[in-house]
Amino acid sequence: MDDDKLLSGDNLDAAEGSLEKSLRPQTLAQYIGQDQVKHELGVYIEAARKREESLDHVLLFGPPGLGKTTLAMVIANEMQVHIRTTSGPAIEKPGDLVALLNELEPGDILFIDEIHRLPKIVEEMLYSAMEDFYVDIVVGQGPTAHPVHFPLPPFTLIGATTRAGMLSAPLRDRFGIVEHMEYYQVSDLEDIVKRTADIFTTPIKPSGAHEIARRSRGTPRIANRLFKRIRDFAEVADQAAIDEIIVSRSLTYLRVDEDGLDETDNKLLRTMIEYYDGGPVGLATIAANIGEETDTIAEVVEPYLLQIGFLKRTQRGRVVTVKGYEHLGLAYPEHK
Ligand SMILES: Nc1ncnc2c1ncn2[C@@H]1O[C@H](COP(=O)(O)OP(=O)(O)OP(=O)(O)O)[C@@H](O)[C@H]1O
Ligand SMILES: [Mg+2]
Repeated sequence: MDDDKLLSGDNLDAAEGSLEKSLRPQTLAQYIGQDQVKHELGVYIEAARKREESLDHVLLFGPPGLGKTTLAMVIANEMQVHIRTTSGPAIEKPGDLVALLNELEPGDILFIDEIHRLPKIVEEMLYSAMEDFYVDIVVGQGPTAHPVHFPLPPFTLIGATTRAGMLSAPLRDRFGIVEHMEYYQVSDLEDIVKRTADIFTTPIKPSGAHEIARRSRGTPRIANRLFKRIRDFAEVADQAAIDEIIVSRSLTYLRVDEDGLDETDNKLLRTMIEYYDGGPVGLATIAANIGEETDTIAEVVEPYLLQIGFLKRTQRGRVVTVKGYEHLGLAYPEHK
């Protein structure tokens, strides 16, 4: 009976969960890539610690899966303070924010993911909290209602967002430290894959790590996800170590192409070419045509295609480039 229990899905999931946690680097030194961001943060953290002050508020910009949440936790660890994590849509009303702020000790970090999705009324309350460490709240109802000045301990707000343009100027201006996260270089992703393989105690050849890295859309989360699936394929095939060949074979099953693009990426390019002569065409039109949310296209799909030069942004909309046509094995139209 006990053996059965040990092997039940729940327990396996729990074991996976703790491995998952150990995938997150704990210190800046363990955090791979993003050298510019790491260097700057290292300086600000050291300075704040020397002065025994809280770190200035930090805003992290960048596409999903690049390690913003991980970095926020690393910062907390390096500052040796507690971190409370939440997200914009989870804070529905001012009272929710006050409850979170109320639990902070001096120097603590409040991490708000998807900060561009905070309700306006909550965002406005954050202004005084960030700038002067107080909030004004209204206590009581009707004729007995009165404002109460509620002082806060000095704290650090870390905000993360995938949409630079969606943040209001007053909020953006209150962050002393603004960091842009870039897609990772292949060499950095190779190191991330090797580290992950190490944690999972799975042998991997350099050629295997390179091939996963090259086809992960510059994104650690994707690299880790692909690694886990490929590890399954290798295990079933009784393959001792993950190499380039098993990676290629697995990625064919997973419908990840030679350049690391998935079905949505390719569908987008193909639709733009077949129905709109390669553009220019607007985001919303593309989204409607391929049955995706406009937000997903803007935050996940398009940024990488722009980065690798398959798409170009123009005044009148998005355009597929020569490289984009070539990727699909199509000739670039002469009239363009
Ligand atoms: N620099 C890094 N070194 C090693 N592993 C990393 C690094 N950055 C991210 N990872 C791994 O990638 C995964 C995704 O990271 P994380 O959840 O921090 O991304 P995110 O930017 O917060 O994404 P989202 O915007 O979707 O919330 C995690 O499993 C983490 O372990
Ligand atoms: Mg995150």
